[in-house]
Amino acid sequence: MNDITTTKAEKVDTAPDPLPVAEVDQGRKPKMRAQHVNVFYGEKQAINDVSINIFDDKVTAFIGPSGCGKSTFLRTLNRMNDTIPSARVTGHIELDGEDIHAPAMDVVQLRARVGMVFQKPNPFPKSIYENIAYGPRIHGLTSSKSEMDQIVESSLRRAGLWDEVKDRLDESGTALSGGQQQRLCIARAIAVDPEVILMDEPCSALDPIATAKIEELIHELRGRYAIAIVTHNMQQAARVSQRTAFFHLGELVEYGKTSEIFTNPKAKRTQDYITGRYG
Ligand SMILES: Nc1ncnc2c1ncn2[C@@H]1O[C@H](COP(=O)(O)OP(=O)(O)OP(=O)(O)O)[C@@H](O)[C@H]1O
Repeated sequence: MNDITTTKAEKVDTAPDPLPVAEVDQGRKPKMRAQHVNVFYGEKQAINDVSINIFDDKVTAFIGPSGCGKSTFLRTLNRMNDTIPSARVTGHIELDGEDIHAPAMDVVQLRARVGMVFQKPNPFPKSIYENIAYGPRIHGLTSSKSEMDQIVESSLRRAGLWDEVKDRLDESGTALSGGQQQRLCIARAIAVDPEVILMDEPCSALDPIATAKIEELIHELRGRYAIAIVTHNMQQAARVSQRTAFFHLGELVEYGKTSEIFTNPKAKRTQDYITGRYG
């Protein structure tokens, strides 16, 4: 767990150019690389020239005040903004060196490789089993019922839900508690064998106990997947992430090791935000 401590009082007034990689990650091969990304909703620009690299075995938190563009930017990473008619994205984004906007990129495949978990748990109105089996089936990942059973079990185990649901796989996913539903949605994302998991405020609809379980799960999943999480909650960012990106007014102001962002931020805007002066 990282501590949030008060930062130094005096900071330079202007933000430095944010580095696309935290200094400590220089030279590492990123899982995802975003370069000069802009997002517009109609005429309005919501993301302004954001460059950032995201790494395997790290949780990267996107923080910043409401409306700063955290969710919009997260959605660029698996082209979810394509589903919003007024949204237009420019710039370059790669997954393992592949351009995610290339004509040859299959967007359904991309969204399996870069899975997403939303703010409000959104299980399908189907059985717990079917919630998990649906993705592997449409992606042709299994050829037999026993293989599918294995995927369902291993996904639920990895999401920390198996013991709670193994005797009621035929019950509706929507009958679970909110926290269980969110872990079901994480299991559903895991079932198609993703490389990156995007989480958009995954705990904001959950109580503290369910939130603690999801945070624990994020810790366990990080060894296997690159994870990017949007959160309003700075304590949560400090607890779950190793890298933090601070957004303000559509810009990436600062990106670095979580411990440094929270204890010794370089930009005054970051300092003002983490000390609660706005947001
Ligand atoms: N579908 C949309 N159509 C038009 N404008 C949008 C849409 N989604 C977001 N915006 C605008 O884009 C800007 C960034 O919004 P976004 O939701 O990405 O910010 P955020 O930092 O995630 O905010 P919050 O923490 O409140 O969820 C805001 O001004 C918002 O009003």
